[in-house]
Amino acid sequence: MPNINTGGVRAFSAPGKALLAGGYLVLEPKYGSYVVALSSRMHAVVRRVEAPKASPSSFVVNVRSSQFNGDEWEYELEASTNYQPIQQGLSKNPFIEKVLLTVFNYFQPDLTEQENISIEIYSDPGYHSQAETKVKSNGVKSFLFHSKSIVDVPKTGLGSSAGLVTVLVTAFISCFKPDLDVSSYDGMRLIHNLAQVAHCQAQGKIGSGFDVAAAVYGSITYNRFEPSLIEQLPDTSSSEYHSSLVSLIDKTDWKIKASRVSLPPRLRLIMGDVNNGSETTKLVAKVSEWYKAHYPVSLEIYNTIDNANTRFVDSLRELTVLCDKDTPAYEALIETINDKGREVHPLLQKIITSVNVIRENFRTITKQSGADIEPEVQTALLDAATDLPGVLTGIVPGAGGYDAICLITTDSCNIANETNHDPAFSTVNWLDLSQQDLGIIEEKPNNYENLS
Ligand SMILES: Nc1ncnc2c1ncn2[C@@H]1O[C@H](COP(=O)(O)OP(=O)(O)O)[C@@H](O)[C@H]1O
Ligand SMILES: C[C@@](O)(CCOP(=O)(O)OP(=O)(O)O)CC(=O)O
Repeated sequence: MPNINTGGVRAFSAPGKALLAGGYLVLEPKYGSYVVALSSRMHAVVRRVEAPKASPSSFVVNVRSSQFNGDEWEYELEASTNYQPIQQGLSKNPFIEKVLLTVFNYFQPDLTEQENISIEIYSDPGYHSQAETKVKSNGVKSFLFHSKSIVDVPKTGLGSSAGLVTVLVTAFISCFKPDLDVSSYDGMRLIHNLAQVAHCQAQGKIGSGFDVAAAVYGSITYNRFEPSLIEQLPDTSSSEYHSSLVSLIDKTDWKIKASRVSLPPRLRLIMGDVNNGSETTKLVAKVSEWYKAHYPVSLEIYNTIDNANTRFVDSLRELTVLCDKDTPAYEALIETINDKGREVHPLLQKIITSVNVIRENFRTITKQSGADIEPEVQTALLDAATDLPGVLTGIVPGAGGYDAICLITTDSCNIANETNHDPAFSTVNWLDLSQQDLGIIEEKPNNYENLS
């Protein structure tokens, strides 16, 4: 979509994610994964501010997240210090800082000629706990306003930082490259590469990047880049930083694979929030220890999971093909999910068995590694959920743990009604979310005005 620039103001949004297949394996470039982009989005509205400058060379970026008790971050930047953001005031936000550092070093703008930049962030309800919130709406968009700062509000694990980094990177690119088209291949590639660098720098580690990839490209099958691409960047204060960064962003083949996917028609993704406090880093460390200690059996287990992941993704694709070719047969197949007594179609059986193989092997890793990927409470929840009419299959998303469960259901399944009076589900909070195809999109800035 072309630029929807209203009086110099532009707005963008990027989705949250759930990793349905490929947890842990996706850390290695050779293994594919299946990432679903979610309808919970992070938004940024960016404008130039004509406020008088303290001096011709002073340049200020102000980022507000009013939803979180009026959170606000301000930075001064200078070209002479490689655009190291100087935090004004007490609030720290490493994600905003590293986005500034990365995007400004990439563009090397002449700040004496630039007006200050101001950004307002909005986040959809799915990312955070909804306790103690007030809704503000303008009839087009609604957001929850919290009584606490961002750092004190519990997360649900949909990837708020990847969404934040992606929309912020996009917002700043739009300032220095006004012809940015976020639906173009080149636009997405630039956003993706800059966002991966900034996100890794802010996290102080190089994860697989599937969350940033989904925020940019939407629902995808994804293979990661080699971590060495980012590791080999020189220190950000070095005189070579700009040229190395430009070469990495524009002239290097990252060899990622990101192909758009979509859940088959009439199937939905349901996320159930169970608990907070996932410790992905600790889980990853334990699994990596286990992998080394149990090699080569661990490799066999990974390959078995990978085969099952591929079968899972293939059968979802085959379902979409069947729907296109023979809609009545497809409708009948969907009804067999709603009516658990009926015979299961081989394609559905393929999905169910592949997910069972994935779960079984992650339970083996759970036992041997001490990393609670699918702990017993989650097994009980998933087994109970997959017995319900309308539920095709279910899995612990991402790194697993006690955080959440993910179900694939038919569009007529009302999971909240099904589980309402069942004590087995008393710990589950069903999130109001759906799968989305698109990643980063441009929004109309006036859709964010007059929230009350
Ligand atoms: N709406 C927001 N406004 C400002 N910063 C945010 C927002 N959402 C997330 N962040 C930043 O991202 C951090 C959370 O990132 P992280 O711990 O990686 O969680 P997640 O798994 O949700 O990405 C917050 O502490 C904050 O710095
Ligand atoms: C283990 C992983 O493969 C997947 C983790 O997925 P989550 O969705 O659990 O991630 P966080 O939002 O970072 O906690 C690690 C990775 O791919 O980086």
